[in-house]
Amino acid sequence: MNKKKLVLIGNGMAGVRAIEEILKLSQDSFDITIFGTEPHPNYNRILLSKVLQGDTEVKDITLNDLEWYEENNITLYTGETVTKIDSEMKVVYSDKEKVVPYDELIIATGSVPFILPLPGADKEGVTAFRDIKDTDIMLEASEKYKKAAVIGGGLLGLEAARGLLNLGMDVTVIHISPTLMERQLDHTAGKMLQQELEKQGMKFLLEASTAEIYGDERVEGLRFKDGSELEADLVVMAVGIKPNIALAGESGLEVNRGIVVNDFLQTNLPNVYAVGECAEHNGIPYGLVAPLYEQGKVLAKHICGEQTDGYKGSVLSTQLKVSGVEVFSAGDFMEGDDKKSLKVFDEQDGIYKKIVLRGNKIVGAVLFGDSKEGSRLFSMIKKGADISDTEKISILQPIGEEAGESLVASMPDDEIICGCNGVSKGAIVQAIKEKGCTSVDAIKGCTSASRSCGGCKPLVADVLQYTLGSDFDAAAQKEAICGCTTLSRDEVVEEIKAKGLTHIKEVMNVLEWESEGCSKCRPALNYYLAMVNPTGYADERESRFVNERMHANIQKDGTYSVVPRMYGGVTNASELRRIADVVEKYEIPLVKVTGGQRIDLFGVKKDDLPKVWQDLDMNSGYAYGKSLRTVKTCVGETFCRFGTQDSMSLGIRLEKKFEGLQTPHKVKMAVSACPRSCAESGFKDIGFIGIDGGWEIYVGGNGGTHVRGGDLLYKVKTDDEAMEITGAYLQYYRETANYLERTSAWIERVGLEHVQSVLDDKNKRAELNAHMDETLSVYKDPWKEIIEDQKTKKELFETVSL
Ligand SMILES: Cc1cc2nc3c(=O)[nH]c(=O)nc-3n(C[C@H](O)[C@H](O)[C@H](O)COP(=O)(O)OP(=O)(O)OC[C@H]3O[C@@H](n4cnc5c(N)ncnc54)[C@H](O)[C@@H]3O)c2cc1C
Ligand SMILES: NC(=O)c1ccc[n+]([C@@H]2O[C@H](COP(=O)([O-])OP(=O)(O)OC[C@H]3O[C@@H](n4cnc5c(N)ncnc54)[C@H](O)[C@@H]3O)[C@@H](O)[C@H]2O)c1
Ligand code: SF4
Ligand code: FES
Repeated sequence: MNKKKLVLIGNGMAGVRAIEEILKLSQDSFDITIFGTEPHPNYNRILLSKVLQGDTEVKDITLNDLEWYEENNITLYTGETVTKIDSEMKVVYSDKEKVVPYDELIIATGSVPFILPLPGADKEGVTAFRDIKDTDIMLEASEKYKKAAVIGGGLLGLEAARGLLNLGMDVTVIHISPTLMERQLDHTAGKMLQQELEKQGMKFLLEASTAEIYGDERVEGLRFKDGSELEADLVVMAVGIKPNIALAGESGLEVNRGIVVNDFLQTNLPNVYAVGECAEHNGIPYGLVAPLYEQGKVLAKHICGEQTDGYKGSVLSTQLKVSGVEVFSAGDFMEGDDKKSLKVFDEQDGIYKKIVLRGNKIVGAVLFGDSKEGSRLFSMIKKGADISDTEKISILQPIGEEAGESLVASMPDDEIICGCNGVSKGAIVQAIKEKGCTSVDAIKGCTSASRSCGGCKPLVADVLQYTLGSDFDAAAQKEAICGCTTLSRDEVVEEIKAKGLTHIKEVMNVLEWESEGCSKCRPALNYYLAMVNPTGYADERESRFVNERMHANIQKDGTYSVVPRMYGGVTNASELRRIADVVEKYEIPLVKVTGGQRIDLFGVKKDDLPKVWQDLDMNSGYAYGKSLRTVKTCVGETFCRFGTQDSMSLGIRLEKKFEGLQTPHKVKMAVSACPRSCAESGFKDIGFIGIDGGWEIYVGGNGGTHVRGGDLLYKVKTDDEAMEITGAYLQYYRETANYLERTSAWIERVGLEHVQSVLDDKNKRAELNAHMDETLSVYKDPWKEIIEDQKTKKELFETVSL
């Protein structure tokens, strides 16, 4: 069969999704060529917010990798822009002088961010937030600079601002309206959102109009129309987007705000379609993926000659992707003459829910503080559900399982459950029936549903409930350790034990990983394997994060920091002398005392690391590791007149025993000899406070991003008891926590009482301590190991000059 030539301009989310839909319908009808200006295969733009917020990495957001293009015989030109369409000759021209003929052409050029035409908008440090390049600019700026200004308090601006806060920047959002996200939220929800974000540390300038961006080459600040100023080293413009129509306009297509298309996504020119943000349907260019995926489906059917009713426009719903804030908005969310609202406002718990009714039909909703019902309300809005038989207020209550199930039952198979990823009910049911998925996270692994904003999770759970019936146990909902598998942490650990798995590749093969592993699962597996088999497992260095591979913390200029172990924060003249000699000999630019009571040497060159360690002749302080970091101590009874216990002695004993212990996340301890707690024992993973006749042991404290006071675990009389409880507690944490779960999160998840009930059992405590001792028996100081291992030293630390 003679294949038709199909060209796609724009290798983004909408265009490639349309191609996927076409391939589903007809694998062999087209010779496909795709042009994309960006130098990457198709990736999930939505997840850039999560990349900036530190929840995922760029390499994990690819939607279609290069193999996918190859497998489907697609010719892909990345980093190449189509500059002209000749619709007479039916060819496209690229900026790299390619001329490619087409029988069918799809334009999916997306949008361009709107850049305010301000004086200074072209200065270094001013960026949009649209693609990987912009994300990299922000990530890099956050390493060097402190003050960020985000212009625009819409979805994009707030997600960018949250990311920059996570990166340690001081962030001010400049917004033109009196309330945030005014395109999605009413006044009440907008104000509640502002308050919540202010609590998270975000600052706001509302009703502020920027007049100028000042600075030399790089931005130094913003000047407003009222003459006031704000200092900024980074400015992010997030003031909306414009459909990218330049190419289409120049090539004779009918354009308005977007490229004008009909219900079949056809433009005014024959065999030329437009889909995605660049297209305008019935006067609307859409800016969210759900409608773009709906368009892609229709386009595919039409181009493949299948029957379709055409695209009829979309009702929109949005969910802000900022952790700790639940905001949902859908449909027509403002009251008006013919629209009345129903509201619930719980000031105490910060929850606000509103539905907007036109007659007996729900046409819109806004949820703040609790958005669990969002996807169900959205489904009702899309259907125009009649609520005359329902007690109105009950619509705002969490609906029970039965209601959820019956809603799902009434959905056709092709109804989209996850708008962000375009996953239908049918695809989820198929994953449950054919791939054995039994949890929301397993479905995420199989279908990508719930992978982006997460708003569809409750509906995915309802589909599970409906499909599995009595086999569905909501309590057994589990989280897959990453997108490469559907297995949870507990299942993986059980399989490692039951099948005697010994290395990462074997785990992946036997447990049928869907890929070669990712930055999330590889370090986790490395930890679980060592935890299960401490004496037999050979650490896979390449699966560790860079700092753990190098046994030093990499700094933003590429040098390293070195922290030698100082047990209990106690040192002596000989150690200090060696440190001083090393600082001089290796010209170390900064020496700093850390919060953990030790000395940090900053600016050490990679090649010098082994030599520095050798000259120091001290053990590694593991300041880089998921392991015991420090045991901070107060001076205690030896010197302090309030002290009732010997804090330094217990601290040194603890640090010597648990030195180098690998744990799911870092562990910090402190020992204070009286309740004044000078070593801040209440905010450590394990903290000891001296009392008359013994010690109080506090656990689960944290002084970092999520501050948490420790819970009293036990009171003990002697140092030996304190050591025994600590060993058992730490081992139980090691055996049951998820990799990268701090003790503060773990104790909240499993419950203090549960941990106490485990440790109350003397035999269990002895068993845990025996496992702990086995683990500690194989510990060797990594610095000393590397100094003696010429091969590793050469591979890791010698810079090869070319
Ligand atoms: C940070 C961020 C977070 C977001 N979060 C959400 C969310 O939570 N939910 C949601 O629904 N939506 C979200 N969006 C919006 C969503 O990403 C877009 O609606 C979607 O990506 C649009 O898809 P598209 O294919 O139309 O355009 P794009 O994904 O922009 O793809 C267009 C591609 O075409 C390329 N191109 C343009 N012109 C040419 C040419 N002449 N030749 C070759 N290539 C060309 C562009 O470089 C681009 O790669 C978010 C957007 C951003 C930036
Ligand atoms: N979670 C999500 O669904 C999500 C996340 C990010 C982006 N997006 C999409 O990406 C696109 C871009 O997002 P966006 O937030 O830039 O667009 P937007 O149009 O939704 O919001 C832009 C905001 O900037 C404000 N603004 C306009 N001019 C301004 C000025 N001079 N000074 C200060 N503020 C000004 C507007 O009042 C508006 O609230 C949208 O289509 C959006 O839907 C969606
Ligand atoms: S915690 Fe108590 S014993 Fe320790 S230094 Fe402070 S006051 Fe003294
Ligand atoms: S709707 Fe956003 S992840 Fe499913």
